[in-house]
Amino acid sequence: MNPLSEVAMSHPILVVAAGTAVATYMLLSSLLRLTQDPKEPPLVLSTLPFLSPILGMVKWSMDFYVHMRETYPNLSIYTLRFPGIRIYVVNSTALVVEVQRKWRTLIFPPVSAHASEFAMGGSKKALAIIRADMATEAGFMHGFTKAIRPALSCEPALDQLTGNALEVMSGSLDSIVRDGGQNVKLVDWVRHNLLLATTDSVYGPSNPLRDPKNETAWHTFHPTIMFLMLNLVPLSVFRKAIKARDSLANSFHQYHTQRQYEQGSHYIRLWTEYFVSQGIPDEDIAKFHNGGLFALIANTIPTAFWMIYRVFSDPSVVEDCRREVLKAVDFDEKSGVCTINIPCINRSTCPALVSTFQEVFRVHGMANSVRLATEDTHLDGGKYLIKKGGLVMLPARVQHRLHGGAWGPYDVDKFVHRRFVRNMKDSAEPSQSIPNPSAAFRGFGGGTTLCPGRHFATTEILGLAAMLLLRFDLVPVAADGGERQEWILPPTKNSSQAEAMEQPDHDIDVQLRPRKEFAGKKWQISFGEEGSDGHKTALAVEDLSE
Ligand code: HEM
Repeated sequence: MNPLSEVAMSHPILVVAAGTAVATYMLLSSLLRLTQDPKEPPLVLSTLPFLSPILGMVKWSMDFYVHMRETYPNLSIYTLRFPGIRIYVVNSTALVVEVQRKWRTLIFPPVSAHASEFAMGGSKKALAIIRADMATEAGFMHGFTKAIRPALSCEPALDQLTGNALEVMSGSLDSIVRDGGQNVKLVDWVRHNLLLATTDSVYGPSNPLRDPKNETAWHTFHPTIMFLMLNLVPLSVFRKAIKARDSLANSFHQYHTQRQYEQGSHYIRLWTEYFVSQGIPDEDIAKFHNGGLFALIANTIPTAFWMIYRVFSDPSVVEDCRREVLKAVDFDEKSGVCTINIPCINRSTCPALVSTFQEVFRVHGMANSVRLATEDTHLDGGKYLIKKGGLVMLPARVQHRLHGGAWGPYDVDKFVHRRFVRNMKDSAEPSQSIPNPSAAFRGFGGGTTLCPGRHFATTEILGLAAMLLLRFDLVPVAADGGERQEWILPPTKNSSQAEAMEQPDHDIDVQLRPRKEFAGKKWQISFGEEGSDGHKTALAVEDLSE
């Protein structure tokens, strides 16, 4: 008897298992081949049918799509096959633009509806309203962004929204100056202060997030959103987070039914009026406030953190940006009042500051825009077939690391704070050609789902950075507040992929030291003359080409 037969005789279970594995493999390989249309984008990671892409995602996590682009540099789009779903991942910028143009068949609303169901816990009635029409302008989701847009992009509502948030922020800075400085955990400090400033401005005097119980509830619920969206394990696993979510919704229920939003911003009034006008029940409006809160702060907070980190961790960036923001300050000798003119925090007065902000998005942005194909759709002049039911993925990190063209002559793997400066006259560096405005910049997504809150978030974060530059030095310290330390870039590998911005894995200790230059001065914020054009700093190509 040969050795193989001997093993077979002594381990029959092993033989059956191996046979089953081979048969399963052959069956799945054939299934993959037979159900893959030759016109679909090239199939990759098919060694273990339906399993290799999952293993790749687990191994590479948020770097998965960048790794795939580096592995297959010549593919402008490719197919990944998972059990029950295919994902078409776009590498080429031209195809990103085309996918965005085909918004009638490659649609976003199912993604929002999915979040409303699984993460926010919407009722059947509310979900039926949201899902009734997800493809046309008349549908719920398209109507929603249209309804809120005036408050987020037009004057005076937008300036009021940003101005109120910056006033709250300025108040927090005043109290640090009064105390002669403060040692803070920077991530926590940004998280707490930006949450309060943003929500005070949006929700008004009855802001539910002023109650520390609700802030804690948010921080308990928020990290589970991605897992709830995946819907892979029973809800009972997230009992604590669901309890926190529901308790927060209870507070929003009171806010809503007592009509406290009437004292809030124009934005939250439009937001509420829209949900009411569509027949969404009060209990669901309260739940969807949790989703609204996610949109408001989930990305603004880490973006503000990276902006502060990237400005203050490099003395040359501090010097460059501080010189610029000083030009935005009016100082009244008589009253001792310093006024920050927010409309001057723009690309022409503060080019290095705005460029640093844009570079923060390029380097730390990680939006994965997803679209669902509602019918077979062709891309690239019919070259590629996107099958009905497939998902199309537009990963920002892939675009943000493309070599050549979009990002100018600098190394794409480096953070270069002046990368987006158009006029290099003030710079000590040799004049360089600068990146062209490009659809490759996906910090705020693009196309019909371009983030409607981008102007609010941009002005709020640039205003905060300007206030810090003018009033404080930031010095990294040891956890016990002791001796000065080096700035250490926090890793981000635990970032939730539900968010559009990397999140630092750990906090850093920093001392906020009031600057002597403006000791004893009072600070105020100004948006210039009423009726002015208002303040918007354009980053997205859609705004630049307006
Ligand atoms: C730095 C802060 C922010 C970042 C990085 C950010 C990023 C994004 C991105 C990437 C998208 C597109 C999603 C896609 O196409 O798949 C988006 C959509 C959206 N954002 Fe933001 N956002 C920010 C702040 C805000 C704020 C402050 C608000 C609200 C005032 C907001 C409200 C929304 C809404 C409602 C959508 C969905 C648009 C639609 O369904 O068409 N965002 N955001």
